[in-house]
Amino acid sequence: MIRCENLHVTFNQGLPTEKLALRGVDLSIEQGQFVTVIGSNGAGKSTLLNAIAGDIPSTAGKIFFDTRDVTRLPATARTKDIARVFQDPLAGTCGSLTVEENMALAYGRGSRGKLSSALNEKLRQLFREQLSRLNLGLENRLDAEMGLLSGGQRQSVSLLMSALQPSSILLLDEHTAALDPKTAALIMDISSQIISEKQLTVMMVTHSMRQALDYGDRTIMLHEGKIVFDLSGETRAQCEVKDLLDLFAKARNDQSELDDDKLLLDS
Ligand SMILES: Nc1ncnc2c1ncn2[C@@H]1O[C@H](COP(=O)(O)OP(=O)(O)OP(=O)(O)O)[C@@H](O)[C@H]1O
Repeated sequence: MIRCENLHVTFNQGLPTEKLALRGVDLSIEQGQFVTVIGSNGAGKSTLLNAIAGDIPSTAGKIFFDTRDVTRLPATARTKDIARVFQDPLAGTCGSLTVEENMALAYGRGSRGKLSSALNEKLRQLFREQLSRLNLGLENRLDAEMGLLSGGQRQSVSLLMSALQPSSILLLDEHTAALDPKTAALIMDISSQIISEKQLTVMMVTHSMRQALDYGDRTIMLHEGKIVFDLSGETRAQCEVKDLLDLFAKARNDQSELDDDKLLLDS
Protein backbone atom coordinates (compact mmCIF):
# COMPACT_ATOMS: atom_id res chain seq x y z
CA MET A 1 0.00 0.00 0.00
CA ILE A 2 1.12 3.57 -0.71
CA ARG A 3 -0.20 6.41 1.41
CA CYS A 4 0.56 10.12 0.99
CA GLU A 5 -0.63 12.43 3.71
CA ASN A 6 -0.81 16.15 3.03
CA LEU A 7 2.24 15.84 0.76
CA HIS A 8 3.91 19.09 -0.26
CA VAL A 9 6.88 19.61 -2.56
CA THR A 10 8.25 23.10 -3.14
CA PHE A 11 11.15 23.72 -5.49
CA ASN A 12 13.56 26.63 -4.95
CA GLN A 13 11.94 27.52 -1.66
CA GLY A 14 12.36 31.17 -0.67
CA LEU A 15 13.74 32.16 -4.07
CA PRO A 16 11.98 34.24 -6.74
CA THR A 17 11.72 31.00 -8.75
CA GLU A 18 9.88 29.20 -5.94
CA LYS A 19 7.41 26.63 -7.29
CA LEU A 20 4.80 24.79 -5.27
CA ALA A 21 4.71 21.57 -7.28
CA LEU A 22 2.64 19.52 -4.81
CA ARG A 23 0.22 21.34 -2.55
CA GLY A 24 -1.25 18.86 -0.10
CA VAL A 25 -1.74 15.52 -1.82
CA ASP A 26 -3.75 12.99 0.17
CA LEU A 27 -3.77 9.61 -1.52
CA SER A 28 -4.14 6.03 -0.39
CA ILE A 29 -3.48 3.21 -2.87
CA GLU A 30 -4.27 -0.32 -1.78
CA GLN A 31 -1.92 -3.23 -2.44
CA GLY A 32 -2.51 -4.47 -5.99
CA GLN A 33 -4.38 -1.37 -7.13
CA PHE A 34 -3.47 0.12 -10.54
CA VAL A 35 -3.90 3.90 -10.64
CA THR A 36 -3.58 5.95 -13.80
CA VAL A 37 -2.46 9.54 -13.25
CA ILE A 38 -3.41 12.34 -15.62
CA GLY A 39 -3.09 16.12 -15.63
CA SER A 40 -1.83 18.91 -17.82
CA ASN A 41 1.83 19.86 -18.26
CA GLY A 42 3.36 20.97 -14.99
CA ALA A 43 0.49 19.61 -12.88
CA GLY A 44 2.88 17.73 -10.59
CA LYS A 45 2.55 14.15 -11.88
CA SER A 46 6.26 13.36 -12.19
CA THR A 47 6.95 15.20 -8.94
CA LEU A 48 4.45 12.97 -7.16
CA LEU A 49 6.14 9.82 -8.52
CA ASN A 50 9.59 11.22 -7.74
CA ALA A 51 8.55 12.07 -4.17
CA ILE A 52 7.17 8.56 -3.67
CA ALA A 53 10.39 7.06 -5.07
CA GLY A 54 12.46 9.33 -2.79
CA ASP A 55 14.20 11.16 -5.64
CA ILE A 56 12.73 14.46 -4.46
CA PRO A 57 12.39 15.31 -0.77
CA SER A 58 8.98 16.37 0.44
CA THR A 59 8.70 19.82 1.99
CA ALA A 60 5.87 18.73 4.26
CA GLY A 61 3.59 15.75 4.76
CA LYS A 62 4.27 12.06 4.98
CA ILE A 63 4.65 8.99 2.76
CA PHE A 64 3.98 5.45 3.97
CA PHE A 65 4.57 2.07 2.35
CA ASP A 66 2.13 -0.15 4.20
CA THR A 67 2.60 1.02 7.79
CA ARG A 68 6.25 2.11 7.30
CA ASP A 69 6.90 5.83 7.30
CA VAL A 70 9.40 6.25 4.42
CA THR A 71 9.20 10.04 4.21
CA ARG A 72 12.80 10.60 5.22
CA LEU A 73 14.27 7.50 3.58
CA PRO A 74 16.54 8.18 0.58
CA ALA A 75 15.72 6.70 -2.83
CA THR A 76 18.37 4.01 -2.37
CA ALA A 77 16.51 2.71 0.67
CA ARG A 78 13.25 2.48 -1.31
CA THR A 79 14.57 0.54 -4.31
CA LYS A 80 13.62 -2.81 -2.86
CA ASP A 81 10.01 -1.63 -2.77
CA ILE A 82 9.91 0.29 -6.04
CA ALA A 83 10.59 -0.45 -9.70
CA ARG A 84 10.36 2.35 -12.25
CA VAL A 85 10.14 2.79 -15.98
CA PHE A 86 10.61 6.27 -17.40
CA GLN A 87 9.57 7.99 -20.62
CA ASP A 88 13.15 8.10 -21.87
CA PRO A 89 14.29 4.59 -22.82
CA LEU A 90 17.86 5.68 -22.00
CA ALA A 91 16.96 6.52 -18.41
CA GLY A 92 16.50 3.05 -16.99
CA THR A 93 19.37 1.15 -18.61
CA CYS A 94 23.11 1.51 -19.12
CA GLY A 95 24.06 1.83 -22.80
CA SER A 96 27.65 0.63 -22.40
CA LEU A 97 26.63 -2.64 -20.71
CA THR A 98 25.20 -5.62 -22.56
CA VAL A 99 21.57 -6.69 -22.38
CA GLU A 100 22.40 -9.53 -19.97
CA GLU A 101 24.59 -7.28 -17.81
CA ASN A 102 21.76 -4.77 -17.50
CA MET A 103 19.35 -7.54 -16.60
CA ALA A 104 21.79 -9.02 -14.09
CA LEU A 105 22.08 -5.63 -12.40
CA ALA A 106 18.30 -5.44 -12.14
CA TYR A 107 18.31 -8.95 -10.74
CA GLY A 108 20.48 -7.62 -7.95
CA ARG A 109 23.77 -9.25 -8.77
CA GLY A 110 25.98 -6.36 -7.70
CA SER A 111 28.60 -4.27 -9.42
CA ARG A 112 29.97 -4.65 -12.94
CA GLY A 113 33.20 -6.24 -11.72
CA LYS A 114 31.21 -9.14 -10.38
CA LEU A 115 28.80 -9.40 -13.25
CA SER A 116 30.58 -11.97 -15.39
CA SER A 117 30.93 -14.39 -12.49
CA ALA A 118 27.37 -13.73 -11.33
CA LEU A 119 25.98 -14.45 -14.77
CA ASN A 120 25.54 -18.17 -14.88
CA GLU A 121 23.68 -20.28 -17.42
CA LYS A 122 20.61 -20.58 -15.20
CA LEU A 123 20.31 -16.81 -15.03
CA ARG A 124 20.89 -16.47 -18.78
CA GLN A 125 18.10 -18.97 -19.38
CA LEU A 126 15.78 -16.88 -17.19
CA PHE A 127 16.70 -13.74 -19.15
CA ARG A 128 16.16 -15.54 -22.47
CA GLU A 129 12.73 -16.71 -21.33
CA GLN A 130 11.76 -13.21 -20.24
CA LEU A 131 13.08 -11.60 -23.44
CA SER A 132 11.28 -14.10 -25.67
CA ARG A 133 7.97 -12.73 -24.35
CA LEU A 134 8.65 -9.60 -26.35
CA ASN A 135 8.84 -11.36 -29.71
CA LEU A 136 11.63 -8.99 -30.73
CA GLY A 137 14.35 -11.62 -31.06
CA LEU A 138 16.25 -10.11 -28.12
CA GLU A 139 16.61 -13.53 -26.48
CA ASN A 140 19.34 -14.13 -29.08
CA ARG A 141 21.10 -10.84 -28.36
CA LEU A 142 22.03 -11.19 -24.70
CA ASP A 143 25.56 -10.02 -25.39
CA ALA A 144 24.57 -7.01 -27.51
CA GLU A 145 25.41 -3.61 -26.05
CA MET A 146 22.26 -1.95 -24.80
CA GLY A 147 23.28 1.28 -26.55
CA LEU A 148 22.92 -0.45 -29.92
CA LEU A 149 19.24 -1.30 -29.38
CA SER A 150 16.40 0.85 -30.70
CA GLY A 151 14.42 3.02 -28.27
CA GLY A 152 11.51 0.57 -28.31
CA GLN A 153 13.73 -2.47 -27.76
CA ARG A 154 15.50 -0.69 -24.93
CA GLN A 155 12.22 0.32 -23.30
CA SER A 156 11.01 -3.28 -23.57
CA VAL A 157 14.12 -4.48 -21.75
CA SER A 158 13.65 -1.75 -19.09
CA LEU A 159 10.18 -3.04 -18.45
CA LEU A 160 11.35 -6.65 -18.12
CA MET A 161 14.11 -5.44 -15.79
CA SER A 162 11.51 -3.83 -13.55
CA ALA A 163 9.88 -7.25 -13.25
CA LEU A 164 13.16 -8.91 -12.23
CA GLN A 165 13.29 -6.84 -9.07
CA PRO A 166 11.51 -8.09 -5.97
CA SER A 167 9.53 -4.86 -5.64
CA SER A 168 5.81 -4.55 -4.96
CA ILE A 169 5.32 -1.04 -6.37
CA LEU A 170 5.73 -0.12 -10.04
CA LEU A 171 5.92 3.53 -11.10
CA LEU A 172 5.45 4.14 -14.83
CA ASP A 173 6.08 7.71 -15.96
CA GLU A 174 4.74 8.10 -19.51
CA HIS A 175 6.68 4.95 -20.36
CA THR A 176 5.09 4.54 -23.79
CA ALA A 177 5.09 8.21 -24.81
CA ALA A 178 8.31 8.07 -26.85
CA LEU A 179 7.38 4.92 -28.75
CA ASP A 180 5.63 4.28 -32.05
CA PRO A 181 2.01 3.07 -31.67
CA LYS A 182 2.80 -0.59 -32.35
CA THR A 183 5.66 -0.72 -29.85
CA ALA A 184 3.60 1.29 -27.34
CA ALA A 185 0.83 -1.30 -27.60
CA LEU A 186 3.34 -4.12 -27.08
CA ILE A 187 4.80 -2.40 -24.03
CA MET A 188 1.33 -1.84 -22.54
CA ASP A 189 0.48 -5.47 -23.15
CA ILE A 190 3.63 -6.70 -21.41
CA SER A 191 3.12 -4.14 -18.62
CA SER A 192 -0.38 -5.50 -17.97
CA GLN A 193 0.91 -9.09 -17.90
CA ILE A 194 3.69 -8.25 -15.44
CA ILE A 195 1.37 -6.21 -13.23
CA SER A 196 -1.17 -8.99 -12.92
CA GLU A 197 1.44 -11.79 -12.58
CA LYS A 198 3.23 -9.98 -9.75
CA GLN A 199 0.07 -8.31 -8.36
CA LEU A 200 1.90 -5.01 -8.26
CA THR A 201 0.67 -1.73 -6.86
CA VAL A 202 0.95 0.61 -9.82
CA MET A 203 0.92 4.32 -10.62
CA MET A 204 1.06 5.09 -14.33
CA VAL A 205 1.36 8.67 -15.58
CA THR A 206 -0.06 9.14 -19.03
CA HIS A 207 -1.13 11.97 -21.31
CA SER A 208 -3.44 9.66 -23.17
CA MET A 209 -6.98 9.83 -21.79
CA ARG A 210 -7.77 6.62 -23.66
CA GLN A 211 -4.91 4.79 -21.94
CA ALA A 212 -5.91 6.30 -18.59
CA LEU A 213 -9.36 4.75 -18.86
CA ASP A 214 -8.42 1.48 -20.58
CA TYR A 215 -5.82 0.40 -18.04
CA GLY A 216 -5.95 0.05 -14.27
CA ASP A 217 -8.86 0.35 -11.89
CA ARG A 218 -8.66 3.95 -10.74
CA THR A 219 -7.83 7.31 -12.33
CA ILE A 220 -6.69 10.44 -10.53
CA MET A 221 -6.20 13.85 -12.05
CA LEU A 222 -3.70 16.36 -10.75
CA HIS A 223 -3.97 20.06 -11.33
CA GLU A 224 -1.59 22.64 -9.90
CA GLY A 225 -0.21 20.17 -7.40
CA LYS A 226 -3.52 18.88 -6.09
CA ILE A 227 -5.74 15.91 -6.83
CA VAL A 228 -8.81 17.41 -8.46
CA PHE A 229 -10.65 14.16 -9.00
CA ASP A 230 -10.40 10.50 -8.22
CA LEU A 231 -12.44 8.00 -10.23
CA SER A 232 -12.97 4.31 -9.57
CA GLY A 233 -15.66 1.63 -9.62
CA GLU A 234 -18.83 2.08 -11.62
CA THR A 235 -18.29 5.84 -12.11
CA ARG A 236 -15.00 5.15 -13.86
CA ALA A 237 -16.40 2.20 -15.80
CA GLN A 238 -19.07 4.48 -17.27
CA CYS A 239 -16.60 7.27 -18.02
CA GLU A 240 -15.69 8.12 -21.62
CA VAL A 241 -12.76 10.25 -22.79
CA LYS A 242 -15.14 13.16 -23.35
CA ASP A 243 -16.44 12.86 -19.76
CA LEU A 244 -12.86 12.99 -18.48
CA LEU A 245 -12.21 16.14 -20.50
CA ASP A 246 -15.41 17.68 -19.15
CA LEU A 247 -14.43 16.80 -15.60
CA PHE A 248 -11.04 18.31 -16.16
CA ALA A 249 -12.49 21.48 -17.59
CA LYS A 250 -14.77 21.79 -14.57
CA ALA A 251 -11.87 21.21 -12.21
CA ARG A 252 -9.84 23.89 -13.91
CA ASN A 253 -12.83 26.13 -14.42
CA ASP A 254 -11.18 27.08 -17.67
CA GLN A 255 -12.67 25.46 -20.73
CA SER A 256 -10.91 27.81 -23.15
CA GLU A 257 -7.42 26.55 -22.43
CA LEU A 258 -8.32 22.94 -23.14
CA ASP A 259 -7.82 23.25 -26.87
CA ASP A 260 -4.14 23.86 -26.40
CA ASP A 261 -3.67 21.18 -23.86
CA LYS A 262 -1.54 18.11 -24.53
CA LEU A 263 -4.25 16.18 -22.71
CA LEU A 264 -6.38 16.28 -25.81
CA LEU A 265 -4.05 13.74 -27.36
CA ASP A 266 -6.11 10.62 -27.34
CA SER A 267 -3.80 8.01 -28.77
N1 LIG B 1 13.79 20.28 -10.28
C1 LIG B 1 12.88 21.26 -10.42
N2 LIG B 1 13.18 22.52 -10.09
C2 LIG B 1 12.27 23.52 -10.19
N3 LIG B 1 11.01 23.33 -10.62
C3 LIG B 1 10.66 22.09 -10.97
C4 LIG B 1 11.57 20.98 -10.89
N4 LIG B 1 10.92 19.86 -11.30
C5 LIG B 1 9.67 20.25 -11.62
N5 LIG B 1 9.50 21.57 -11.43
C6 LIG B 1 8.28 22.34 -11.64
O1 LIG B 1 7.26 21.74 -10.83
C7 LIG B 1 6.02 21.72 -11.55
C8 LIG B 1 5.53 20.28 -11.66
O2 LIG B 1 6.39 19.59 -12.55
P1 LIG B 1 6.17 18.08 -12.96
O3 LIG B 1 7.35 17.66 -13.79
O4 LIG B 1 5.86 17.27 -11.76
O5 LIG B 1 4.86 18.17 -13.86
P2 LIG B 1 4.15 17.05 -14.74
O6 LIG B 1 2.72 17.04 -14.34
O7 LIG B 1 4.89 15.78 -14.66
O8 LIG B 1 4.29 17.71 -16.18
P3 LIG B 1 4.55 17.08 -17.64
O9 LIG B 1 3.27 16.44 -18.06
O10 LIG B 1 4.87 18.29 -18.45
O11 LIG B 1 5.70 16.12 -17.54
C9 LIG B 1 6.28 22.37 -12.90
O12 LIG B 1 5.91 23.74 -12.81
C10 LIG B 1 7.77 22.24 -13.08
O13 LIG B 1 8.30 23.28 -13.87
